[in-house]
Amino acid sequence: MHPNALLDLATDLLRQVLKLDAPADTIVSNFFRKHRQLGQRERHSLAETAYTVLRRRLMYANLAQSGTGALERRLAMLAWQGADTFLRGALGPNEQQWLAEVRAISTDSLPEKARHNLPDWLASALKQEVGDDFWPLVQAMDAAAPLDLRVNTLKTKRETAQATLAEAGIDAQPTPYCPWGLRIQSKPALQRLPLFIQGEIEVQDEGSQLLAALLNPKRGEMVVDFCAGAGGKTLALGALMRNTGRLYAFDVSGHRLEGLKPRLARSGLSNVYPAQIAHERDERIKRLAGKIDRVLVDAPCSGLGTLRRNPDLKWRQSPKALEELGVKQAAILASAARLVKPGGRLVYATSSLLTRENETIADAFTQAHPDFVPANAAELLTQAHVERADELVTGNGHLRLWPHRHVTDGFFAAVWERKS
Ligand SMILES: C[S@@+](CC[C@H](N)C(=O)[O-])C[C@H]1O[C@@H](n2cnc3c(N)ncnc32)[C@H](O)[C@@H]1O
Repeated sequence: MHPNALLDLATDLLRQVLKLDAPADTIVSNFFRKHRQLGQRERHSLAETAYTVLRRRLMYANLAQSGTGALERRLAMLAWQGADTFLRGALGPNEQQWLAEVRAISTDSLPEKARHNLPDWLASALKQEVGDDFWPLVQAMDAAAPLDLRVNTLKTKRETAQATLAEAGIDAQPTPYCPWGLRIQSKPALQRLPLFIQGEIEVQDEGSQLLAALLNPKRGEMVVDFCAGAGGKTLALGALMRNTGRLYAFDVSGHRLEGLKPRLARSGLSNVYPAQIAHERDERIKRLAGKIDRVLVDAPCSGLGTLRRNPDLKWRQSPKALEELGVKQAAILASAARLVKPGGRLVYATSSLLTRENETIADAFTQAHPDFVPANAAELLTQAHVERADELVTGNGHLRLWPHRHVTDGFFAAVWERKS
């Protein structure tokens, strides 16, 4: 495709993505469905350019104040993720000169907002969360995430999967904490590898894998993944159960649960029972009350821990949305807790970085439920063979993962054991 035609498409894609009225990944995949002629490399340039603008929106908006023509075209030029020579092929002499001038501006001279690229409310909340670590956190969230894999230990061993990947020319290293994870620094296409097709590996951030380790379900147990979605954690739990017992995957979204089906088929698991529930107080929940050994609540949340992958979330979330989420999180946790049998384990998790979605919800639950005793996540993770678990856990015994400290998405988890 001619460079200018591709830059026009990037401009068009940015116009759609920057409306912020739908998740960026949905907009990007709909866009590619409409433009089937695009090759792999062109798609990569367009998607990465859009994501780069979302990551550094305020910086590029500041730089793009000069120049002429459509704003989105200027943003696309500034954020272009493709060969520079290719981009230059799309630009007239004035645009070339403008681009050279703005590229020469030192970003250190820009206002703070244009350097951290966060809305005000989120910048102040994160400063409160991490203090001096604010800028390292900003930097870590600005970088693309590595590609983490979970090895399906029901089918293979980590070393075997690593060796098979090496044979395919893919360098994968063991994840630092999780005993079944592999990390790849590049972005190879995995979908056509026999290893993937046969369900021996799944793409999953190490942080998510650690949540399954924290629940650590055993053979023959009754387990509930209360907010299972497309089942990323369900699959990890089913493998830990060695395909025995019963694992219920609940979610209010039938559409999300549909996404679990092909993954389940690949995984070789037959102990998983997906079920759509109407809400957290569904009849089905009542019938199982007090019968479940381990319950995971991977609650709906702001997702602000996943900004490396979903940079649009920082522009699409708001303090008002967080307020509504808080009410929902507390209600789901209280309802899911009723499932846990005496002696059983409950985990509440989010992929949020904010206390109000994490400790605040967990502490209120502890206060209101004296029969649930908070447990120390470091001890439980160590029992699950997680390396250096104390690096992952706060003084209050909660799991707290940070992109700048642990090179995972941001995650929180609190654990309780129900009194016998
Ligand atoms: C963080 S996502 C889950 C991700 C999933 N566990 C995974 O590992 O891929 C939260 C999920 O909670 C679901 N949800 C929202 N409200 C719910 C409710 N009242 N009861 C159960 N699930 C709910 C959403 O549909 C969404 O799939």
